[in-house]
Amino acid sequence: MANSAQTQELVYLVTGGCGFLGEHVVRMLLQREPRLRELRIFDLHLGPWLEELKTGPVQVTAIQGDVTQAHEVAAAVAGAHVVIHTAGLVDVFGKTSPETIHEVNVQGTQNVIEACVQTGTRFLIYTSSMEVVGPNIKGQPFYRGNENTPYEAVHRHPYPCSKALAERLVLEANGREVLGGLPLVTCALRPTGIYGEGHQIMKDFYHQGLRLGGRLFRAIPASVEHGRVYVGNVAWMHVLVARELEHRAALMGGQVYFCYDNSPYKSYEDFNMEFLGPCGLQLVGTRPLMPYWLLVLLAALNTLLQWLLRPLLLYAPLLNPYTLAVANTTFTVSTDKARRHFGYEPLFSWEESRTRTIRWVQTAEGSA
Ligand SMILES: NC(=O)C1=CN([C@@H]2O[C@H](COP(=O)(O)OP(=O)(O)OC[C@H]3O[C@@H](n4cnc5c(N)ncnc54)[C@H](O)[C@@H]3O)[C@@H](O)[C@H]2O)C=CC1
Ligand SMILES: C[C@@H](CO)CCC[C@@H](C)[C@H]1CC[C@H]2[C@@H]3[C@H](O)CC4=CC(=O)CC[C@]4(C)[C@H]3CC[C@]12C
Repeated sequence: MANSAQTQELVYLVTGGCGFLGEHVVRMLLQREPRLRELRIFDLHLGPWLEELKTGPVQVTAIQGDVTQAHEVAAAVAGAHVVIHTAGLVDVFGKTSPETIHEVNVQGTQNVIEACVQTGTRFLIYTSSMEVVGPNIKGQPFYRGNENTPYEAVHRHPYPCSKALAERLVLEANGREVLGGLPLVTCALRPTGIYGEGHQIMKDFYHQGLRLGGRLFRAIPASVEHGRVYVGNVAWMHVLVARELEHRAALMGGQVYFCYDNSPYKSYEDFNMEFLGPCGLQLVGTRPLMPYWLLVLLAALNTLLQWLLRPLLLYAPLLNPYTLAVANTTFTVSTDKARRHFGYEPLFSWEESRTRTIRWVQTAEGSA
């Protein structure tokens, strides 16, 4: 890769490149990876915004494809130097079956690994998730932990289960011989809850607040800390890892890194108010307005309703036993592993991340 670096010969593939995170990774690569010759964007659904990228100096190749189809993945990977695998089914609301989640997140990742091995691609970066660790089914807190903090990572929900399995596959594949005889170098990034421009759930909360006359009602105690990270910094960490993986293969290969920045430690709802407050919403209550047992009951009721209504319609509200447990369990990271291993520093300060997100919510309001 050293020679090609000087002659701008690198070919990158971003799977899920049209998703919330994927779009930021794509744009970040075009801005911050001068050695790029071709950027391939592989996604089930291609966005119209890709067209505007095709006029720049880097060849942008949009590939409509499905990670569950091994031959489509292999065709996209062939000839790429680096694969950034962000594609996945992010469903914690019961919209898709557990089998489909497994197929996309686990089998899809296996297909990406096999494609690298078969075609000779040496560098694979996987977007994992903090959910791989927790919160676990026991609701045990993880307070400002790092990659070595002991924690019982036990899950039942299909999403964290699938991410954990896929992460393991990626890490175990480190060192496998790829076509041409060289070893595959892999690593996994575990973002905390991502926010920023394009974050659909933030938009949903905003519209819910508008419908409720500019108010949201506190359901989670302010003392519960939920880890969050700005999407631009998540994208930046992916770009840095991709850049450094070859030169620091012995150190970084087979490693996991929490993906974090300087966003403040707050509850999920208080954190959202950092953006929704300046957009005119108010969070009512200094303490939860409902007793926790009632929330648990409502969450269980939602699960029952989802099951009953399934033959007629898809009922997938934000509140269910899993989302309640995640929102109501302290899970925050405090680590410098990424800084020590590959010099990561957040590209966007908290103030800039906040300003950009507020601006986006305000413009999203206009387009809603
Ligand atoms: N949103 C969050 O807070 C967090 C997300 N992550 C991970 O980051 C990655 C990206 O997540 P988001 O951008 O939030 O989700 P997203 O749903 O916005 O993006 C996922 C992309 O993958 C594509 N995709 C889904 N199934 C596919 C398939 N079968 N073949 C090809 N492409 C397919 C989708 O079309 C979409 O463009 C995921 O792997 C997710 O697990 C990790 C931590 C936090
Ligand atoms: C109880 C409700 C009262 O207002 C709030 C419910 C909010 C939930 C929908 C979200 C709370 C925490 C979120 C998850 C978290 O940020 C970690 C995640 C990581 C991922 O890899 C995927 C998304 C998610 C599971 C995220 C999903 C939405 C929440 C559960």
